Amino acid sequence: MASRVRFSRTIFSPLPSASALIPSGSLPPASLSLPLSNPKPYRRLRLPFPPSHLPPPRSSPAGSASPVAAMSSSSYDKELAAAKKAASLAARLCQKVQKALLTSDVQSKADKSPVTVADYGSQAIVSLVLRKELPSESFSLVAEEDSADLRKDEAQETLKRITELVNDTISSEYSMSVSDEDVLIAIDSGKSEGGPVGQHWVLDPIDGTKGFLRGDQYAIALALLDEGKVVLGVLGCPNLPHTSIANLDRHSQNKIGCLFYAKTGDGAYMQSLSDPSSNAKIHVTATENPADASFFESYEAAHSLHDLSKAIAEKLGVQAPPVRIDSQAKYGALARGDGAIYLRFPHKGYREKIWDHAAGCIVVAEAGGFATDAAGNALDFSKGRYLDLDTGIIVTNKKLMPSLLNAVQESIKAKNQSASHL
Ligand SMILES: Nc1ncnc2c1ncn2[C@@H]1O[C@H](COP(=O)(O)O)[C@@H](OP(=O)(O)O)[C@H]1O
Ligand SMILES: [Mg+2]
Repeated sequence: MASRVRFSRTIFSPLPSASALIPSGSLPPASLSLPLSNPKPYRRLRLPFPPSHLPPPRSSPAGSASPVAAMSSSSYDKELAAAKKAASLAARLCQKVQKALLTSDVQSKADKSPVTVADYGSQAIVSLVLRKELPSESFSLVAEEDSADLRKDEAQETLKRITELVNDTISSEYSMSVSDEDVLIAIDSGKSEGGPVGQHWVLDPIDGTKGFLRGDQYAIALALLDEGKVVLGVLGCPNLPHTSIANLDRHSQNKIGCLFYAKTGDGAYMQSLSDPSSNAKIHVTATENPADASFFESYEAAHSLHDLSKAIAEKLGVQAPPVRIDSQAKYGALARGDGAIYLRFPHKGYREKIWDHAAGCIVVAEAGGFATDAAGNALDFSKGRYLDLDTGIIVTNKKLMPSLLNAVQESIKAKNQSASHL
């Protein structure tokens, strides 16, 4: 029996259930919009977004050694500060929407995954805040959403609602206001292809959209690539309890809302989303014995082969049932030692995107863990928007990795053999 980690129904303020959602494509009645705070006398913001192309990324001098390896510990300080601010504000927007989750917030993308006002709003906020905080940098953003659906006539009410939400959220930090067009341009700044040269921000504005709609876990995941390597990452996890989810019953009244962050060579940290002064260094568990380990996997069976994870856990000698939660909150929870292993085996043919793992990977790595594919290769974020992987992703501490890798490879072999006998 899997242990399903579901927090919001008990410790979240009243939330309409996902089953109350009306069919996609419906538009929000204006009267259902979230209430906005009193507008300030805004200065109109003119953003330096080129609508149809991005400035060329900075590249390193030809022949120079890896810029990442050569960085001092103060490198990326201002980028990390900007990323934390961007993810925190985006999390605030998402929290507002999740609390007031309206049927009309659901749209449908061509791939049928639910996309919400919050996905678009979160992406717009991160893009706007990064540009505002790092104005002199060239800007490249690889992000999940684009504005194509929002530009359609039938989406204009939704777009207005997103713009209102964005303005309402950023007004706590900035005296500026953005227009619908600014929002569309900010969203579309995420069309970069990434790659091995220069710096690229990598964003999943709401990772775990299905969890978000269910009222469960989701994350705002933002990372920075420099010359193909992840150099910093931030994970906003608005519904994750401050203390371990391994002891959920004891802590069910606990506060929620965590911001994980890490920068290369500096360790990993967690702070409360609502109290930035509360930060603490985090570490993966030191568990060496699989019998003491527990493992995370996707809540959605469509995202990961639960049968294969079960076989691997049995082979390894893991006793505990799987902990199923949505999003990169799994990486955050593993980085602070709530569990020791994360197993992800998508169905055949699925291509993992870099924004689903970049921030989580550096948070875990800086906390002393390690993410590889099923063949034991480190994940390569330098190949564009996708990760080219062998079979799946496994994450654990360095002591457990060799035996985990062994159990993974034997279990995959056994699965393939039994499939070939059918
Ligand atoms: N068939 C599939 N197999 C594996 N991952 C999938 C998938 N369909 C969607 N996903 C990815 O799984 C992510 C959620 O991960 P998890 O299962 O850990 O919660 C989704 O992120 P989004 O919710 O941002 O679209 C999406 O990128
Ligand atoms: Mg995602």
